[in-house]
Amino acid sequence: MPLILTLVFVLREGQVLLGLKKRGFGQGLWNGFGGKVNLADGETIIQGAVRELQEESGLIGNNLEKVAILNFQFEKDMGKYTDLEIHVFKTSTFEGEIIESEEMLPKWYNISDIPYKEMWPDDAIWYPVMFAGKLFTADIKFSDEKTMISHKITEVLSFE
Ligand SMILES: Nc1ncnc2c1[nH]c(=O)n2[C@H]1C[C@H](O)[C@@H](COP(=O)(O)OP(=O)(O)OP(=O)(O)O)O1
Repeated sequence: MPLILTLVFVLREGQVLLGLKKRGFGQGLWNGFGGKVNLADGETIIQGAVRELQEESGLIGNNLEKVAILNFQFEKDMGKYTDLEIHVFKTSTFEGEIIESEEMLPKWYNISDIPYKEMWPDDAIWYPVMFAGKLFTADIKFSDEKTMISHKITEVLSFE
């Protein structure tokens, strides 16, 4: 069974809110906001996405739209992170004040100026597909935490 994770992108007028991960898996990389879904407590994926966005950025996201499901496999044993299923959402409607959390330092970036060199290597492959408004699944393989060895993106019409 893969580990189920979420990733949320907050958008406004040509910009996206990213967070610098301060600890844990992906430390030192810019990313959207998200984390593990508490399935054992009955939390749904969308509830997990809204909760993680608020915990990590201070924002309450409304009308989250699913844009992608990313399937990751690592050849190296990464413990619980070896096999991942990441549900990706975007929203342009949100409330609240942006705060720095103990996990993330938020910052708005122009979509034309995303710091891909300081991000997971797969992000440069699929962010442009997301920003083009496509829905898609992706199958991505890493040999270890730094080295992507293959990727395949498949556009879909919906996730129903
Ligand atoms: N390769 C890649 N590209 C883009 N985004 C990600 C990856 N791998 C990833 O894991 N992610 C995303 C998916 C999640 O949003 C985070 C990782 O979540 P994590 O910080 O482990 O989950 P939390 O539940 O917040 O962690 P703790 O609070 O338990 O430390 O990165």
